[in-house]
Amino acid sequence: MADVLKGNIVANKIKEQIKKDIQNLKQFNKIPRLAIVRLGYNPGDISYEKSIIKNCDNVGIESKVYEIDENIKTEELVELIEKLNKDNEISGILVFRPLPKHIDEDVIRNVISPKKDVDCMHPLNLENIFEGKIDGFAPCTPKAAMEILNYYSIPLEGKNVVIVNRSMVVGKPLAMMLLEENATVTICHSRTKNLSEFTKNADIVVVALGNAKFFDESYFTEKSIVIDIGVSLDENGKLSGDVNYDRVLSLVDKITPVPGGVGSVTTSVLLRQVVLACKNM
Ligand SMILES: Nc1nc(=O)c2c([nH]1)NC[C@@H]1CN(c3ccc(C(=O)N[C@@H](CCC(=O)O)C(=O)O)cc3)C=[N+]21
Repeated sequence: MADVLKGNIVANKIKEQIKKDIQNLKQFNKIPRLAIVRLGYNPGDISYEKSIIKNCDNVGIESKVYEIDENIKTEELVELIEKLNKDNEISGILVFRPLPKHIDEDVIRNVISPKKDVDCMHPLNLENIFEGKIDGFAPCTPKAAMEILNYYSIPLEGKNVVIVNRSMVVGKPLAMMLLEENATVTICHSRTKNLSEFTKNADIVVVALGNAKFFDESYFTEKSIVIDIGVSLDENGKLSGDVNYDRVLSLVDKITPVPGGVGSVTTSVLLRQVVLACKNM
């Protein structure tokens, strides 16, 4: 039976520190505030949003959701973000991604103020991640995966890590963070041939496809450490990871569950970065 790497414990530890930091900020009359920009009703976005609102209330961060029609033009979204940039009441801005296809994400990335960029989408902040600098904002999801590996003392130096995701939100920044810890990193994606040969030969497999229960036991061995970043709905409308958890649990060495795994830590990492943004205002 695999060890289950629960995210809740890791998230709680981060939240305790956040509460202390928020108490300190009060002395300077500073309250952290997060603006969440959501276009449409993507299940991953909704799930994340619920978790963010609940946890913000819990630690003392104010949050406000800007629910926007998904047919909005790029220029109109730019206007909204510029307004939020100027608003001194707002410490951090989170724009859910991926954005609808007609929106030019490259324009949006460049508009968001680097000082309020709590999910690290601006090129200036991302560059720090690619340079191996760790003091500023990081993309919350890959940072959460790193927090879990660190909390459970999983060695990374010289280990073979296979990531199945090549996005700028997950795969690419995660690869940079793992390289910083001296792991050997392979990024796989939809065109990779013989995917299971890569995953079976890895010490650690990180998956983020958004394809419920895609990875069954044929992708792993009894030595596999599996980090499941996928969030989607299964055939019964239940929140599910990319891994067929029930079938894989008895085979692998360690695994993160969904829900209760990386997602819960992602939320805490985001809140920590909202507090950081507030401190730096
Ligand atoms: N710019 C951007 N950055 C993201 O990091 C990002 C995004 N856009 N768009 C959507 C996806 C999805 N995502 C989740 C994070 C946490 C939970 C989470 O906390 N889930 C809880 C369960 C909550 C529930 O029960 O619904 C858990 O896994 O335990 C879910 C989903 C971040 N994403």
